[in-house]
Amino acid sequence: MATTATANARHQPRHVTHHHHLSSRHGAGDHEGWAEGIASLTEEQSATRLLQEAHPDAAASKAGAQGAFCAAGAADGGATLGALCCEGLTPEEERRARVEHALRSLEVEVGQRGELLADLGAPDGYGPTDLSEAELGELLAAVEAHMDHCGADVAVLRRRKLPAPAVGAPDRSVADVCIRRRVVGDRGGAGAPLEVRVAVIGNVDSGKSTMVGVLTRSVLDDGRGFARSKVFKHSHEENTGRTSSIGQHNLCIDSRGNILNDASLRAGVTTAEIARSSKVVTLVDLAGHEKYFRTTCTGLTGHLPDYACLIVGANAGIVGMCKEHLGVALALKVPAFFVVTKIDLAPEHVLKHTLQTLSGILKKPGVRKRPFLVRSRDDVLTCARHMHTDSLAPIFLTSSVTGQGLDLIRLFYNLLPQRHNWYEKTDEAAEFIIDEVFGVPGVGTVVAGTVKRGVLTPNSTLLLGPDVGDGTFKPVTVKSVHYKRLPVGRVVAGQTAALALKKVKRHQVRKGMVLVDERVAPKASWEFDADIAILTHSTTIQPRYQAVIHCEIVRQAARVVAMDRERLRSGDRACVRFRFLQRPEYLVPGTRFVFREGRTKGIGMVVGTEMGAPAAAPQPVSA
Ligand SMILES: Nc1nc2c(ncn2[C@@H]2O[C@H](COP(=O)(O)OP(=O)(O)OP(=O)(O)O)[C@@H](O)[C@H]2O)c(=O)[nH]1
Repeated sequence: MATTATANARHQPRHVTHHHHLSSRHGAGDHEGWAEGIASLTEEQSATRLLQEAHPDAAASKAGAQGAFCAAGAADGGATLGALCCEGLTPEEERRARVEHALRSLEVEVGQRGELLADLGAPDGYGPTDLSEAELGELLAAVEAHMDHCGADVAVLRRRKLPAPAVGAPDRSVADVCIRRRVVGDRGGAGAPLEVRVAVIGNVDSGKSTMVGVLTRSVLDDGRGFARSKVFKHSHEENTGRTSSIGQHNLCIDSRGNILNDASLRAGVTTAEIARSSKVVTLVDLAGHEKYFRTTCTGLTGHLPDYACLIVGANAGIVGMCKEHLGVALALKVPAFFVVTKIDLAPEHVLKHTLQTLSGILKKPGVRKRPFLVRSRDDVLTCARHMHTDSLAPIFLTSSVTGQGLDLIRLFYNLLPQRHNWYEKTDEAAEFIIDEVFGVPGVGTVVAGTVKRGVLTPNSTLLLGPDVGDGTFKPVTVKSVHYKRLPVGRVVAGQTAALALKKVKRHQVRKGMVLVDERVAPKASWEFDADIAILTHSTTIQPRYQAVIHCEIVRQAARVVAMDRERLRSGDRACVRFRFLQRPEYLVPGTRFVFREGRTKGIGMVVGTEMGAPAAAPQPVSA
């Protein structure tokens, strides 16, 4: 113990003295009870109750929550444009002012985000309220004309009536619309499609690759692996029927919400379809088998998904790695939705049991999600609007063989907004995280990854590092930029890209390196301090404990060299200092990560690095 104490003293994390628990300041307190919630499945609840609960009162809370969404939207618009003051105006002047304000707000927001789900005519929405059907028609026409002028299309998702404000007064008409920017000629301009990334997770054989194949190839499955054979990357995957790598597949959607994927095309899309899309949903197909859990973790952390889609086989239920995958998504705060598939195979009582179990898990204290069975287009709209809040858990019922439920899933993908306000990051110094490296004959070294901040253009000069050998960052110039295999003039925060680099050898680059703006003055760190929580484990954790850290694209073993308590057990939280075993890495404080070692799993958040410290070889902790 004495030696541990000495080691602790030597490597005392900076904030250990005043930080004895994982503080909610870092949001880690949210995970309280998580392990317990996922581990015990005793809560009994009938599927019928789930349906009833999800629906009737969902209507009430739906309305409330929608109000909140619209209020936020309107507030955004208001904040951008300034509040609308109608004092002293005649009713007609006020109506015109409100229409004008709505048009400007929509223009700004669609310009920033690329698309917007909006309520027209609702109290917390856009435009004047208390509209008759004819007045709503006029408002819609004005919005369509204005947005058309701005280069965007308006799809009316539904028209509905709000109850009259007073007895005898007429009903008020409201429309839900999706406004999306059209493609513009120059793909590198503001018209580059917006991208939403969805990590597809779930147990082995639950039907993940099949669902991805069915959606992106626009085919139905035969129940014997037809659809998945279209998305496998390696021949051994074809032979075993198991996904082992991370496959990315594109669902291309135009400005009016039409899906452009075509069964006659091998990959479902070619660059021509991508060039015609206003929005691309990237489905990241991850392996379900336990053996590939680290690849799955990399997919969930390194590919910066907006959402996770957890696929559950209706017959098999919540088995195997399903809870583990959900746990990682929850830990990383990636909002999840659920697809219970193969419903063609499941007898009613089995399906009910699967739904009961799933809803039981979702309602556990550590998970705290509201299960919501999606049965109609209206439900899809409600869910798409509230996914970013990360409290609603939509559940879809599908069959990749009969096609049941796929229309709702397609509509959901069409409406699913980006989770992050990426446009707020385009002015920041550029950062690109590399998840794949290729040597392309005639082109040279090409790195693929995600733009985390800023804008990248051909001829930008950035720092590449940490170097494989000495952990330093070296300037490199970007030769060309591709977005989904299309050459483009620029890529912005939130998009994936492939960059050809000038005068860089293939062996000088590895996954986990970054390209950053030199103004950031990046430094690699051997050690970092983190707030961590243990989710599941069989042993206690103490100094010298080793685990593999998955932090965005970084994946490396690290050892605990100091902690603010002597040992950690399941559910405990602590502040620790990790030291990488092989090389220093570039980590940004505030980033969430997962770590695992055998069956032990934990989550954490980087709170500090030793930026600036020389990259020296790691010193073993004295035993
Ligand atoms: N009857 C029926 N069979 C399905 C359905 N979805 C998938 N299958 C079949 O289930 C089997 C497993 O599907 P996969 O898509 O390979 O499962 P997976 O989850 O991707 O598995 P891993 O990639 O190994 O993690 C295949 O034979 C599919 O044809 C469905 O909705 N109905």
